[in-house]
Amino acid sequence: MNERMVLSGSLGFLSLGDIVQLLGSSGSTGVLRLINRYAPEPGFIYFIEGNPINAQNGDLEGLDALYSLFGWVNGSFEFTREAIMSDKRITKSRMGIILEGMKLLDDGLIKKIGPATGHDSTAELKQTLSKTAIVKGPLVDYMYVVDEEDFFDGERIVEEGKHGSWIWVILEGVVDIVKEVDSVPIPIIRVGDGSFIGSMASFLLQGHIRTATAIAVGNVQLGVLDSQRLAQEYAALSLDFRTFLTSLDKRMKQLTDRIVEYHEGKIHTDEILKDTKVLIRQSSSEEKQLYVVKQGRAAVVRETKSGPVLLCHLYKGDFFGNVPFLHLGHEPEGASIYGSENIKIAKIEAVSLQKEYNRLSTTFKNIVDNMATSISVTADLVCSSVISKNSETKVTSNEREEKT
Ligand SMILES: Nc1ncnc2c1ncn2[C@@H]1O[C@@H]2COP(=O)(O)O[C@H]2[C@H]1O
Repeated sequence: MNERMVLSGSLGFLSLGDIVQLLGSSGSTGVLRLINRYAPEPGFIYFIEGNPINAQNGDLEGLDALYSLFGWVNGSFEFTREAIMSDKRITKSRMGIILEGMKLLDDGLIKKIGPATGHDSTAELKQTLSKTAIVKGPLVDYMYVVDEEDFFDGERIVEEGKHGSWIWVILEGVVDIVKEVDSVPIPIIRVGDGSFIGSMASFLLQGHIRTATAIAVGNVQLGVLDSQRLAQEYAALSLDFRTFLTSLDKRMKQLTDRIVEYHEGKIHTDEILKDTKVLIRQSSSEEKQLYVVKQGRAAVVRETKSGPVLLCHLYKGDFFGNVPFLHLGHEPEGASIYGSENIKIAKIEAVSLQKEYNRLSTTFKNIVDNMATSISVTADLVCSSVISKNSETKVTSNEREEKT
């Protein structure tokens, strides 16, 4: 890390007004650099003893440049302590600048820099994702890293709907995973060091289609994994273990889709549960068995204070039950299983799966563990988005009642 850099972060978290105030109260001298993926160049503000003395944004200089930077409501910032040689072009007081900048922004007199959709969805996205925890993976095992690639803030690493067979591990940095509906990004999850970009299907299927878009947040360094070696390791596994991994991968894909479907109000869990029977009841600690669906279908459902929330559908070949070597946060502790009336299931030996899991290479095991963590976190995100949507609906209907 740059030793002179004393403050850095996200503009979605600290606004420019907050940062100027902070640097003012600490009497700092140095350069504030702002980075926004929708601006071709960074913006700069020069401070002497806590007071902005000059700024630069493209062709703009001085106070005009500084005010224009209030429109950068997303992106990142870095402050480095250093001697300032710039001319003093700004004489207005610090507080005066903050108040005026915020007023101009509120009055719509400063252009907000973001995506060209009118609706500032990326700012919302960044704000939403910056509130969620970053899912990190285990320590990186370099044995399978064959190359390194750098991505810069806002660059797309993979794009939803496009073909791709690479899988990467994040060596350093943060990546947002988003789904795009009518060009509007729906935030899914934010992942960091040790997490993988590219699902297992990337190195297993010819012509795998990316399930989401991955966007670099700030500078990101990725390690390209040896897909061929991973595919060979997979091919040497037993059919049961391969089927188990494929089913795990399907759970993750479905959960990601579920966030979008709930967002669009497309899912009605009650209807899905009609004519089904409970096979595993949530929180049943005595359930220790692992099963496979042989016929019919089942649903993984979390019982929440807002009612049942559908997490995944299960079909022939999918597993359910207690997985002793992975924490998925689903059944039996974190979800129930409902089966269709015609369902047929069989028991699977979790012990033999566990033995195979223990023999996996470190990288392969890390991929599986990371997938389990993503499944667990995404399920929580699905439920919290349903709960907050339901409470919003309640507030609106209460407001309506109060008005009538
Ligand atoms: N719910 C999720 N949690 C973590 N990563 C995800 C999630 N959904 C999609 N991704 C990642 O985004 C990637 C998009 O391309 P892939 O489908 O190859 O692989 C996907 C995963 O690596």
